[in-house]
Formats: sequence, C-alpha cells, structure tokens
Amino acid sequence: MRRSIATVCVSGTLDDKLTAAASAGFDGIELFENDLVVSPWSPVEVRSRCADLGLTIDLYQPFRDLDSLDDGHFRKSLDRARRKFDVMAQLGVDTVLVCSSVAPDAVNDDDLLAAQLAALADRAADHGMRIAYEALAWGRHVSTWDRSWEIVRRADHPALGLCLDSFHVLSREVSPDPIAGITPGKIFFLQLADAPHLRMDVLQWSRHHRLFPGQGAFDLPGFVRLVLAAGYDGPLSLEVFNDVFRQADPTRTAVDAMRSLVALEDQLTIAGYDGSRTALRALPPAPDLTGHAFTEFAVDGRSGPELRTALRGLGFLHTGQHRTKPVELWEQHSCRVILNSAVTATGPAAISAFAVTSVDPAAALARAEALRAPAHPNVREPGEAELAAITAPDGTQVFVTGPANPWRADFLPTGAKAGGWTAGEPEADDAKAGAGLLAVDHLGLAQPFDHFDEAGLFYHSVLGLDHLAAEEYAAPFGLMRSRAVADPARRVRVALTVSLLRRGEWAPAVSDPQHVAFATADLLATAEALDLPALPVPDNYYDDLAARFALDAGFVATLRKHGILYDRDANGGELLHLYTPVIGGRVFFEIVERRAGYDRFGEPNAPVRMAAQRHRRLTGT
Ligand SMILES: O=C(O)c1ccc(O)c(O)c1
Ligand SMILES: [Mg+2]
Repeated sequence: MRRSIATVCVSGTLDDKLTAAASAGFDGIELFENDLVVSPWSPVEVRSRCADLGLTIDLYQPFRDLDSLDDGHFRKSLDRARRKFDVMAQLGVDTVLVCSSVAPDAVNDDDLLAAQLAALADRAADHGMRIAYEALAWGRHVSTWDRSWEIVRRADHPALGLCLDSFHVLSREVSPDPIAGITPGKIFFLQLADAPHLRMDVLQWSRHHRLFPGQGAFDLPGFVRLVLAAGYDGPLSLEVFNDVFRQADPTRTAVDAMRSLVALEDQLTIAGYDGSRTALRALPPAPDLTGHAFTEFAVDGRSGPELRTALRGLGFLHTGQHRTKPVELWEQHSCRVILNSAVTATGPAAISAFAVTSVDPAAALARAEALRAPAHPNVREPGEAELAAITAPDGTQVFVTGPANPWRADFLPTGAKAGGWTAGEPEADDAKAGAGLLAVDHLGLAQPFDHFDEAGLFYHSVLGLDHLAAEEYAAPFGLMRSRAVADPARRVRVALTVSLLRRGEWAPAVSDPQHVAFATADLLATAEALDLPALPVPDNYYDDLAARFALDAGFVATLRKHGILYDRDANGGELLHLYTPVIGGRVFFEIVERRAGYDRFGEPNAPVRMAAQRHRRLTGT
C-alpha cells in the first residue's frame, strides 16, 4: 500500500520535513496548514518541491469548527473553505480533513450537521475536491467514529467521506468492529497512530503521547484490518503528535516511522489478510534466535585492566586473542565477552556490540534491511569470518551469527583453558571451570532519551523480540522507565531503560550504566566461588525484604551475607541476583538465578542497586 506521513510527525521546517519523508521512502504526505503558513514557499513551489522529491500531497489539514448553530458563522466557514480550496488547487491536493467542531456553537443535531457538511461538500465538488470528516475524540458533540459515520451517511454526498484516525477510534470505549461494515468507498482517509495506555485527558494524550505503530499499546493491525475490510485502498498515513519526535532529527524519525509501517504491513500479511487487492508487502520472517553469542566492550587503557580483573573474578578465562586486532575473547561456558581496544570512538554505548545466534543469519539481515536497518560489513581482514552488523538506535552494533559461532575462528587460542580448547570449536570445554556462569541471561541497555521508543520498535521488528511488560520506578537520579524485549523461548533478552525526563543537570553523566547479566543455576554456590566483591547492599534492604515477602530469617541472612537481592512474582517465581560495582566508569555485571519461571528483571531492586553504586563511587565502600 502507499505510505504517507503527516508533516506534524517530524521536526523542522517544511523543507526539512519533506526531505526527511522522501529520504525514508514515503510516497506522500499530509500537509499540515501550519507547516505551509510558516514556509517561504508558495503553494505552487511546495507542489513542485514535493514532485521533485517523488512525494504526493495526499491530504490538507485541518479545517476546524466548520459547523455552527449561528447561520452567519457557518456562512463565514464556507467562505473560509473556499479560500482553502484555492490553496489546495495550487498545492495539487484534492482532499481536506475537516475535524469535528470543539466550539461552543457546534451543531448537535445530526440532520443539521449532515446538511452543513453536505453544503460544504457541494462547494468542494465544484472545485473537484473532497471532504474527509474526522471525529476528534474531544469533539464537542461528535467525538466517536460511529457518530461521524452516522452524519456522513445521512449527508449522503459523493464528495463527503470519513477520515478514520486510529487514535481517536481506539482511545474511546466505542467498539471499532462495525468499521468493517462501512459502505465501500466512504472511508476517504486513514490516519495511523499508536499510543501507550494512559489515564489522562484525551486531548493531552493525543497531542503529546502518540507513537508510531508498534511502539504503544493499541492493536493497530486489528484496526487496519477492519478498515481494509471496508474496502479502503488509500494510503496508510501516519499522524503522530509526540513531544520527543517533534524535536528529534527528522531524518531519523522518518526512518523510524517508515519502519513502523513496514512492520505493520507485514503483521497484516501474517494475520492472513488477503492483501492481493491492496498489495500488502511481507517481510522475511523474524529470525529464530538461539541465544546470545557474545557481548563486546570497547575498552581503553583505564577500563581494560578493570574489566579484565572483574572477568577473572567472575571465573572467566582469556581464551582467545584476535588474529589481527587488539581484541580479546573471554569465556565461561556459553558466556562470551570480547574486549576490544581497537574501537577508539566508542560513542554513547558502553557495550559497543553484541551478537545473537540464529540458524539463518542471512534471512535476519535481509529482514533488517527491509526494515530500513541495513547491515554493513564489519571491518575485517582477508580470511576472517563474515560478520555483518546492524546499528541499533543507540549506536550499538548488533551482529547475527550462526549457532556454531564461526567468528571464533578469528581468535587464536591462548591455551588458557583446561581441556585444550581449539579455535572454532563450537563449545569450549570449560563448563567445569569458573563460577558456574552458564550463558547470558539478558543485556541491560540504558537508552538515550530521544531514542527509547525507536529502540523498542527496532528490537521488536528487526529481531522479532516480543515486548514484555513495561515498568516505571523512582530511582536516585529521577524516574526511570524500563521495557524489556525477549524471544518466545527466552534465549535472548534485552532490558531497555530510560529516564522519564531528559537527564537533569545534577544527575551524573552516566546515571544508569549498561550491563550484562549472566545466568547461573545456583547463585549461592556461584557467590561462594566468585573472586570479586559483590556490590554491598544496605541492611535496610534486607529488613524490608523480610517484611515484604515474609521470608525465612536464615534465608535472608544468606542473601545478606552475599549481597544477593531477591524478587518474587505473583505466580511464586523467584529471582535471586547480585550485582558488581560499576567497572571502568560505564558498565557493571549482574548474575541471576531464575526459579520457577520468574520472567522479569528484578525491577524493584534497580533503585537499590543504583543507590549502592553511587554510594560505592563516592565512598569506595
Ligand atoms: O489535535 C488536533 O487538533 C488534531 C488535528 C487534526 C487531526 O487529524 C487530529 O487527529 C488531531
Ligand atoms: Mg487525525
């Protein structure tokens, strides 16, 4: 289907917006009147600029407060509309969005309202134009899609149809299901926006918190399916009012927007919708991920030694040395950490790269490319393993490799391992060594404020990871939001976090470092085997814990002794976990033992950890 984006979705001047939309591959735009009003270009110039960029103008909007109980006022509205038709003719756009009135004099009588809209539609038809009527969720009298349809139906005018906006429909109680029965041809335009579930004034919700499809909580595929069932074959057009996107780099936002539509179309094809008429495009399937392959840290002369000491203390061995680069491989069972001294500009990411395994890495990269996240070859020497990286929104490089980890052949064995590990061997014989760390349980990646929602959509669509429940909690340097993504078998988990507000000036530059969490089957035994101090946890925590969960005093004493934190879910699943202090200024490690299907991340303990890490940084204890 054709893909469009409203100019209100992205930041900048009209020029910036059009350039961004075109470079992301959109076919058309919804032109917001404000963007035209502030532009130095005449409507004819806007039209030719769009044509040069390969963009059509699919909708002009919004026309507000048309109808009126005051006849004089209504006639003024018609006059105002005539002027807009002239502008639209110069722009080369034939459809104008008329939203339901919010004015005190708005009409509440369906027949009168239908008559006024029909009068407008008559004039539009004279200009070869059409009216798309949209119920704003906060319209004075018309605030639901079914009422707007009733009025359009009554008006029964060929130049009058509906504009359906997923936000206005799904933010209200009224069921969207009967949309499938709307007369074919009467849905003139479809606007798409997702949003998180929020209990707040619907106008504020709409104007500040809309998101691109797949980033919020609405069932967009279900909604679009209803609209397609009603015969709609116009563009899928994004209309997202979002405070962050409004001030972010428009080129990036437009790519994020395009990714959301590509993924949405794919979901419609997966759901079995017969897309033949509307030419829905499917993606290569999401990769079947089999685990974390490695996590790479960019290190320098200061953080490198600190990380090596910590890894040794965690029971890792330096097993491999890269053939051509200053890059070390450290391993313990299926946990693999790479220390890379060759990456000089590390950017904002503490973890510079991570790799996941898949039986079909090539298909995973093809899917990423279709989702506008193209893989680029890693800098490599002749004879080295093929390893292409996708760049995540925070700059982290994401590799997808085969389950046999062919990249390991790039490392020469150091001989450090009991049992004689050889390069390229699928599974190192080191399970007996170490502290019982078995595999990566999850990565904790604090995200830049402007890219949190983008990151969620990236991991969900590109790697096919499902969103787990989001959490919010109060932490020492401000409110935090966390959202985890994981594959269905829980072999790959990534916990994304962000500050609820942009970082305060008082907060440390790295207010939430990144981390790798390793899994153990027995955290008490692992804690005994560690040769590095766990992060000290305050006594108050254990007193509170004992009270909250009515835990056995002996068990709490054991947790306290090792600095182990605890959480329990509603089904009796338990998490035991411990943290290291911050290492090298930007990262730390966690060790987790999940019991009885615990599927979360111990979020209630994150503020305890953050306070303890700060205390440790300031006092050294
Ligand atoms: O917030 C608004 O006023 C507004 C305007 C036009 C739209 O299409 C819409 O969905 C909302
Ligand atoms: Mg709208």
